Amino acid sequence: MAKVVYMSLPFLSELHKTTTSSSSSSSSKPLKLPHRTRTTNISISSSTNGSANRSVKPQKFNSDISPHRAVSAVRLMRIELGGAFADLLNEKGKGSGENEMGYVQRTLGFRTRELNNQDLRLILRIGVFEIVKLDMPPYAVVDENVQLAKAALRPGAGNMVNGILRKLVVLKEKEMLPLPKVEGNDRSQARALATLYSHPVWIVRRWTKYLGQEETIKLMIWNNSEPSFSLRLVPHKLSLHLDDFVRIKTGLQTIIHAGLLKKGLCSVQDESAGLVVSIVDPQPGDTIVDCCAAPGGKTLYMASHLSGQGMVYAVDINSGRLRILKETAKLHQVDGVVTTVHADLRILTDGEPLKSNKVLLDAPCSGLGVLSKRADLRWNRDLADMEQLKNLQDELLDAASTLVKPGGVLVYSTCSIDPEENDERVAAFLVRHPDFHIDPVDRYVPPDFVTPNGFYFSNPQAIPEDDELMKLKTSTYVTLAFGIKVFCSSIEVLEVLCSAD
Ligand SMILES: C[S@@+](CC[C@H](N)C(=O)[O-])C[C@H]1O[C@@H](n2cnc3c(N)ncnc32)[C@H](O)[C@@H]1O
Repeated sequence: MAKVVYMSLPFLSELHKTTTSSSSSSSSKPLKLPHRTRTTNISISSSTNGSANRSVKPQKFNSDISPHRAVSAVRLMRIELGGAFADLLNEKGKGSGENEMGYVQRTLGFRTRELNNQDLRLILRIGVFEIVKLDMPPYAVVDENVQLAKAALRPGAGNMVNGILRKLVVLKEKEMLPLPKVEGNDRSQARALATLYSHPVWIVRRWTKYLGQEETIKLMIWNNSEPSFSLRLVPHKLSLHLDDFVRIKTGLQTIIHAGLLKKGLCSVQDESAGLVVSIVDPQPGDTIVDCCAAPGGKTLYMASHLSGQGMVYAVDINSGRLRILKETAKLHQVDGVVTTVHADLRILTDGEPLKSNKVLLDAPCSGLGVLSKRADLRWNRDLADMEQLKNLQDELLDAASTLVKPGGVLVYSTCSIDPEENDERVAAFLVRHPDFHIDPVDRYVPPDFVTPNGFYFSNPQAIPEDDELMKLKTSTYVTLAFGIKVFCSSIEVLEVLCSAD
């Protein structure tokens, strides 16, 4: 919220002048706005004499004024008149953040102090910014700011806001905004630039002196652009294997409570799952089929590698899990490169399926490699399950193989450490599909993870005590891909890369 409003006051003054100077003409009558049916419930006792000790009445609910507008008004007052730091206004415990509406009530409703013409200017600035910079529907903006001025100040203030903003709307529609011209002596030019780029005149003059006008303008444009932020993480270690993952030992709860997961800035994912994606090796422009995709950990990580070009087709039989994938894709801003397909892979591949160079089958499995994470799983599995799962894995492998273009790859992964779900399934597959062969994964993952037959296998038991990877089991990981992904503990993944000739 550091950039609250970019328009500066001289611009408003010009408008004010044009409005007031023409106020004697009939054209400047209070704006007749398209009228909405509503009930005004404001019950502030109003005073026009500037007296500081007004009667204080609680506000009733006011449906005329959008919360964001009321909040903006109060924030501007706090920043400009109360010396509040704009970037702290969202912090909890500073009397703001969650309590923002409380502030609005106290300031606009209970009137902790007399609102005056300075406040009127702030309300105008909100309106000007919304009309000129945000291109919001002008009449709604005028209407609501008029209501805000009436409620927060006095009924007459509404007329003034109405006149000025209305004039602004007309000028904008005619592309005749009274923008100052950069001409005349140094001081006039600085004043014009200060207005155009919303910086104080003294700063413009100072920078012009040291940097020249061109650089000063660039700097002001930069100052007004959306900033990017860096995060200084809590104590963490960089992943040894993935550039966009970091591990944290503490702070996960904070991240969760801060809402970063919900906002799509973070997601929890195992580093070992990330390495499966490294083997698929998604590149911009790729078309990838993720055969058993939900809830989407790998789909979304692959999608984040596409830089907006290409497509990941995310197939899954479970519509609920697929819905989660779809929503998360939006949150992660990769929904443009993710297409969900609700289907049984075995049926989908009947007929003329979509073919791709990169197909991932992250198969349903016993989960015997992730028992440390799923305490109940060991009690919910029995030997009979293994037989069923093996059959399903064979059927899914057969189905997935029909999606692979000649020369493409089929990546098979599970989170089981059981050879029958891994090596044996691959061996059986190769017997049924002699046109496929094993393509070793050593160019995609560190050597520690490559088995003698070229498979990827992440097995914490095999890692020496002093190796950082041992900590995978108990640590938490964070990646910075499109935001942050958070990873909890490790899984063991057997990975086989097959390629069709
Ligand atoms: C191990 S999970 C996939 C995890 C996912 N790849 C990820 O990284 O988040 C296996 C998925 O296979 C799906 N599945 C099971 N049988 C299927 C079938 N016949 N066709 C398509 N999907 C199936 C399940 O619904 C489940 O979501």
